[in-house]
Amino acid sequence: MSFRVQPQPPARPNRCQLFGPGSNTKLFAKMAASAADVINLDLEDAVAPDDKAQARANVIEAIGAVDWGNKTLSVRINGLDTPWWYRDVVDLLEQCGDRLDQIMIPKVGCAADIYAVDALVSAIETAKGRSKRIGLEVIIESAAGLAHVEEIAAASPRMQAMSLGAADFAASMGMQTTGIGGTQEDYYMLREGQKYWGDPWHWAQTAIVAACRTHGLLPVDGPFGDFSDDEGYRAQSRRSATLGMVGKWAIHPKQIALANEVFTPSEEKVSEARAILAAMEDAKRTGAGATVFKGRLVDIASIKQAEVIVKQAELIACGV
Ligand SMILES: CC(C)(COP(=O)(O)OP(=O)(O)OC[C@H]1O[C@@H](n2cnc3c(N)ncnc32)[C@H](O)[C@@H]1OP(=O)(O)O)[C@@H](O)C(=O)NCCC(=O)NCCSC(=O)C[C@H](O)C(=O)O
Ligand SMILES: [Mg+2]
Repeated sequence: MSFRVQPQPPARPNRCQLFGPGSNTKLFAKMAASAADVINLDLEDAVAPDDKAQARANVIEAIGAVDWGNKTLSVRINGLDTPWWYRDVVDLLEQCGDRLDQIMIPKVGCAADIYAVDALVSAIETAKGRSKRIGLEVIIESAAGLAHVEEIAAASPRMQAMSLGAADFAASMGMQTTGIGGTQEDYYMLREGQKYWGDPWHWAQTAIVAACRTHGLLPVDGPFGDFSDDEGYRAQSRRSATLGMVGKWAIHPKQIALANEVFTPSEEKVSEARAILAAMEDAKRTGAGATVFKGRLVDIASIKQAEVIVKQAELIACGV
C-alpha cells in the first residue's frame, strides 16, 4: 500500500439504481416499492424538452410526498451544456426537504463541471440553512469524461459514486453501435474460423473502477438497454462485479432482481472467503505468511481479497 491509504467508499448498498422519467408520475410509487437500493428520478434524457419544467415540479413534489423507505434518493439533473441544469439545482435545493440524498450530474467532462455544481449547491445550502449535505454522483459517458476520469473522481468531497453511461459514451467515442451495453456483434477476434467476442466496455469500466477506488467512490455499471435479455444483463453484471463495480442500473423493473442477485456475493463465495480468512489465521499462529488452501496458494493479499467479499456481504445484510 502506498503511504496514501486507499479511502473507503460510502458504506451503503448500491447494487441496483432504478431509473424512471420525472415526467412519468405513475412510476414513482412503484419505484419506491421496488427492491432497488438507489432510486434515480430523471430530469435528463428520459424527459422530452417540452416536459422539463413539469418533470422538475413532479420530482420535487414526489420527493416529499412518496415514502421512499431507506433507499438512497437521487435526481439526475440536465447536462451543463443545456439551459435547464441550473434551474434543476436551484429548485431541488430550495424546494426539496432533507429526503433528497444526491444529485446525479450527467455527461461530466472535467473536474470544473463538478466544481460548478458544487459551488451552486453549497451557496443554496448555506442560504437556505439546509442541515443535510447533498452528495454528488456523476456519469462518465463521453470521451472527455473518460480522459479526465481521475480528476473528476477527485473533484469534490461531495462525490459519492460514478457510473458508466454506455449509450452516450458509445456516441461520443464514435463507436459503430446502437446497442446500450453488452456484447457487440462486430467486436470479436477470429481464430481458425471461430469468432471470440470481446468486451468493448471493459477498459472504460476498469478506468472508472480505478478512479473510484483511488478516491473512495462507488463504481457503478450503467444501463443495459435490452430489458428482454436477462442472460445478457446477468453476463454484463457478472463482468462488472468481477472488475470491482458494486452495482448496475435498472431501466426496467425486470432488471432489479438480476442486479441484486449478481451484486450480492453468493453464500458459496462468502463461505469460501471466510474459510480463507480462517486458514490464514491458522497460518499466522504458526508464524507463516502463506499457506495452502484447497491446493492453491493463499497469503496476506488473499486476506484482503477475502475481506472484500465478506465486507460486501455484511454491508448488504445491514443495509436491507
Ligand atoms: C422502458 C420503459 C419505457 C418501458 O415501460 P413500459 O412499456 O411501461 O414497460 P412494461 O409494460 O414492461 O412495464 C411493466 C410494469 O412495470 C412498470 N414499470 C416500467 N418501468 C418502470 C420503472 N422504471 N420503474 C418502476 N416501474 C416501472 C410499468 O408501469 C408496469 O407496471 P404495471 O402496469 O403496474 O404492471 C420504462 O421501463 C421506463 O421508462 N424506463 C426508464 C427509462 C429511463 O429512465 N431511462 C433513463 C436512464 S438510461 C439513460 O439515460 C442512458 C444513459 O444515460 C447512457 O448514456 O447510457
Ligand atoms: Mg446518457
